[in-house]
Amino acid sequence: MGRRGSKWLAAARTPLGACSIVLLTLVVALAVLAPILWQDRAFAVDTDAIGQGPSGTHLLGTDSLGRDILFRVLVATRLSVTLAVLATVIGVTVGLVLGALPSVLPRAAGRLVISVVTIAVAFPGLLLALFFAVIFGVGTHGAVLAIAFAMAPSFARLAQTLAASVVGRDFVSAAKVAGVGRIRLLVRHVLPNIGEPLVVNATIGAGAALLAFAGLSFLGIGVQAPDFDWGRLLNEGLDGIYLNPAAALAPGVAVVLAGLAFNLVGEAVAGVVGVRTRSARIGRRSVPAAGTAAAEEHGDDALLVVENLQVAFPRPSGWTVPVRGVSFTVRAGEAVGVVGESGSGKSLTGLAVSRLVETPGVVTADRLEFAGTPLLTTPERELRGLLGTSLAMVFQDPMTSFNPTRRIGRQLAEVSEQHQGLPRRKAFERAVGRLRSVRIPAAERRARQYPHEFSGGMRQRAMIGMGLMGEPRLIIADEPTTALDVTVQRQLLRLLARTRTEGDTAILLISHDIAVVSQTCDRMLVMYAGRVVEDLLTGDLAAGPRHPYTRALLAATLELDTDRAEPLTVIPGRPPEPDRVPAGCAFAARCPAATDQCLVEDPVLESVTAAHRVACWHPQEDAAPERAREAVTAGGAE
Ligand SMILES: Nc1ncnc2c1ncn2[C@@H]1O[C@H](COP(=O)(O)OP(=O)(O)OP(=O)(O)O)[C@@H](O)[C@H]1O
Repeated sequence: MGRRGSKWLAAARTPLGACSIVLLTLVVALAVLAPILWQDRAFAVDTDAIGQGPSGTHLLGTDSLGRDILFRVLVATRLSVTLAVLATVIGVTVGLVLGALPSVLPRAAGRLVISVVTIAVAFPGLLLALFFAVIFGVGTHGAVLAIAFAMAPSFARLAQTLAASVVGRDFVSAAKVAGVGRIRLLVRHVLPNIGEPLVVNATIGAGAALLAFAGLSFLGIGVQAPDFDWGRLLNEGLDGIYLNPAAALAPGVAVVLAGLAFNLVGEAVAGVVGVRTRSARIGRRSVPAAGTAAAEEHGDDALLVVENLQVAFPRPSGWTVPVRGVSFTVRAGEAVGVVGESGSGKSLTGLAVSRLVETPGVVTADRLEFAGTPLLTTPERELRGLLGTSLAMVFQDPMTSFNPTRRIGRQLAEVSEQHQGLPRRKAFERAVGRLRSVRIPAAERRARQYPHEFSGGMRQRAMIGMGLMGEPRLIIADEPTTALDVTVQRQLLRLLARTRTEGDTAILLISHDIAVVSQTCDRMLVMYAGRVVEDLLTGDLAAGPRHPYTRALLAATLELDTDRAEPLTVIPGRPPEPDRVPAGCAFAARCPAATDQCLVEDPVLESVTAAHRVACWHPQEDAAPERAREAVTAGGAE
């Protein structure tokens, strides 16, 4: 607050800030006071002083009825400014509604709104204003509506663009997983985060509205006699411009100064707040076949069943398929890790399970079931309750995981208000309890703080606390420790492990760090180029993984511990891009054991023992090197 306050103060001291404050104060003061002080003089007809030039009695001369032009210009401030502000408020509101509609409406209707807005934005504002002025009729009301509707499309576009940038952030995804409905999502999470730039642009828009209003009145389709605004005075003054130029110049100068006041204030506010002037839906569409994986046997206690999962995105040249037929099962209370290099499709697999893959992404699977419910065919409304209480997501970046404009406690409480129907107070108490259970000190006080007042590690723990507001049966944690230092990392992993044992909660831990996964999970899925290439118990790591890629990953984790005199073990080459996956085994180009067969035939994930599957033509038989075993077994999480 202090820092923010001093920022405003510093901005007010700049030439731009000072000018804008002086001008705006002048305009507002005139709008309030001028009609009270000079109404009579502005309307006083003097037939003895018709069409006079500037004089001691009439500083800017008189009009065709002998009325004092200076007082008329001053008194007109109120009507001119009020109408411009009114038009702006209506325009911004309509724009916001149009901008927000696409995220609330069904997809086809949303696209229609976006197209209409895009077409409307292409027309010049004044042309639209004239068009609407004809529709709404001549007069003040018509002009206000005309200008408002002419402004609306550009605000709609701005709101759509800003909302799209917020919708992609983790806290919105977290709220979606928590089952928050679309309208609430919009009002609570999206709008508060796009408020500042909208206000800045609205202020600047008010300046433009003022100018547009003067234009309409000048053309005779705005304010009608006996009322008058600056545009109307300009029109009247123009008749006698050769006799008394001040009669036309004065209202013109007033429009410029007031317009400047709005624009400068907008610019100054933009300088302080730093402004530079779709919902998840999984459809079944045909995507190119990308191979299959051997179906698994699923026990009765299977909580999450994934069979031949594919995630595809359209590209101008065809489909790119970053997840190409992934199959696995997570049993109740089991901790499963997903490891692999960057881009191997780990996060997309997690997002597909929680139904957070954004359009135009397409998710397909032979089976994708959570707690016995098919995730692809059950309507979103029905799923919301199940996912909201039984599934929790913990994202990588603890800064973007919470809505910065809302207190932590309230964000946690929202889950219980939504799903358990708890009253506000009770939900808040539960939130405090959950914060306590994830070891947030002084939980009661902390619950009333904003996310920026928490440390990174505390935010991650609070995120887990948010997941625990329901009764989660599965927590999907996507690189939850990447942004944290080693000590906090350890605490967080311990917390996840404790949560799992206390609540019999299953965990799907996505990480690029094989050591973290081996210390926290029972089982590990190794992903490469959108496929699971090995599925093994972490306990079997010491005995030696079978796939050359898993072995190479394991060896690469040693780099930090190795004797610097020894050459580093790195995996030569890079994984292929999703749209350039070669025929045969995707790892073949980097594999020391590759043969001709690997270059043409893609190996299927097959069981080597009951709890071990591998996709390789030449699975390795020997034990892992001693040092590799040490790396994955040293320092358990508990
Ligand atoms: N919305 C998207 N549109 C197109 N391609 C995408 C999209 N999201 C992800 N991808 C691509 O899918 C591939 C896998 O992405 P994913 O985020 O699942 O990788 P990851 O294994 O989690 O990597 P990291 O560890 O870097 O997060 C990447 O090549 C990525 O570029």
